[in-house]
Amino acid sequence: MDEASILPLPESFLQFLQENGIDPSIYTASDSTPRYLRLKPGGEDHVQEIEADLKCKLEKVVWLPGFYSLPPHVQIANSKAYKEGKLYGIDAASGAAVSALNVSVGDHVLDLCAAPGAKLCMILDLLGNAGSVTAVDISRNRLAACRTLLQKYALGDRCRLFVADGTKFSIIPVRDHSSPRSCEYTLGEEKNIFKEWTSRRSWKERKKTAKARKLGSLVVGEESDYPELIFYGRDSGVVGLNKNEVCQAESGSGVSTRGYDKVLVDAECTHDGSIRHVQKFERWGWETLHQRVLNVERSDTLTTLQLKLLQNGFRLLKVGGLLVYSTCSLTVTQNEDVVEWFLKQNASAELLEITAAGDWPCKSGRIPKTLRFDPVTSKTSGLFVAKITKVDI
Ligand SMILES: C[S@@+](CC[C@H](N)C(=O)[O-])C[C@H]1O[C@@H](n2cnc3c(N)ncnc32)[C@H](O)[C@@H]1O
Repeated sequence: MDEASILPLPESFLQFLQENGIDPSIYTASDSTPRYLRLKPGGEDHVQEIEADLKCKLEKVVWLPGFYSLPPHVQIANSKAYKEGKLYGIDAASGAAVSALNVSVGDHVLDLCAAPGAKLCMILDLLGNAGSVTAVDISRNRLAACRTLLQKYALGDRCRLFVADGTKFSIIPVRDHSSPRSCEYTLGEEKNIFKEWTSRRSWKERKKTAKARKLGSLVVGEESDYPELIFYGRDSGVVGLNKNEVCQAESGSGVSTRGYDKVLVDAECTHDGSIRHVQKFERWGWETLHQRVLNVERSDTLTTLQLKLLQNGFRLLKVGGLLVYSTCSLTVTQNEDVVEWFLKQNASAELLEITAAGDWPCKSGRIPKTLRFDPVTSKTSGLFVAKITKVDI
């Protein structure tokens, strides 16, 4: 084994790995795990040009359409193709999780933990010219970065971004307003109607927004922690509607028909499966790793959060829809245990086989039908994936 590629992991982290049945050798693969990128549709015709730009060969990932691998040291951020929004960096395991969702043209998709947005970009790419994506994240800053990403890749037309707590989010998709009614409203209504979104706000509007945020009332409902819409695209179903129409909440049985077709719950986790994330602790200090990953109290809180996110994502799924639960942790507690608890509590939830996975370089999880990617087996970042449907009972 190449000594240079072994991270100097602290004893407490090694113990954490042992307790969670994670093979420490995955952290020796940092120099042999490639980077991955996805080309925007149409980009495959320009592979040679992009190779010249990146000064490296792109290897097609045969098991995942649109994906290419490249040596781990190549930085894509300085390339012309990246700056022009022709490609984006996304790990192949993340691509597999999105693939498992079977996004089709016209779907209404909910991405419940969306930022910083690599999976969101791929979902929007797959969505095509119909349907919508509602992306939620509790972190305003991270979701604002997501908005920048959507604008850079010109992918935001069918997307709306809400700063909200995914464990409580209740807004269902706008299904019935294919054409904006911008000409229909009466004068009194006009000021409550969403016009086309623009980042250029007048000074007066910005002042009003800042004041409202301070008072917790930019928001569409009465509670101060109510979802805040920070971006919506032209075809996201928002333009021409009023706040009540956009923010229709659903808590009853209506969700079974009016809920989302697809839901991604890429839950907050300890990120221990991501070598690049763990590598950052060399710079940040291993004490930070202790606080963020090894702290038992935080792990308990995290599993509760993961279960609540999964519960709420599932609640907003329509009958017959598909939900993917994923984390970039490789611990059983944050993955199989969460899925098992959830299945026990939800008679209408059924774990599904991920049929495409026949060709994927991954292992089965500890419960059948779930999948685990790791740097050694898959040459990707670590990721757990489970696919669930809602049946009518
Ligand atoms: C693993 S990251 C998601 C990565 C993202 N799906 C992507 O592909 O780029 C988890 C995200 O969950 C968000 N988060 C944490 N708690 C949340 C909550 N209660 N509701 C919604 N989002 C939450 C974090 O801010 C973080 O951005």
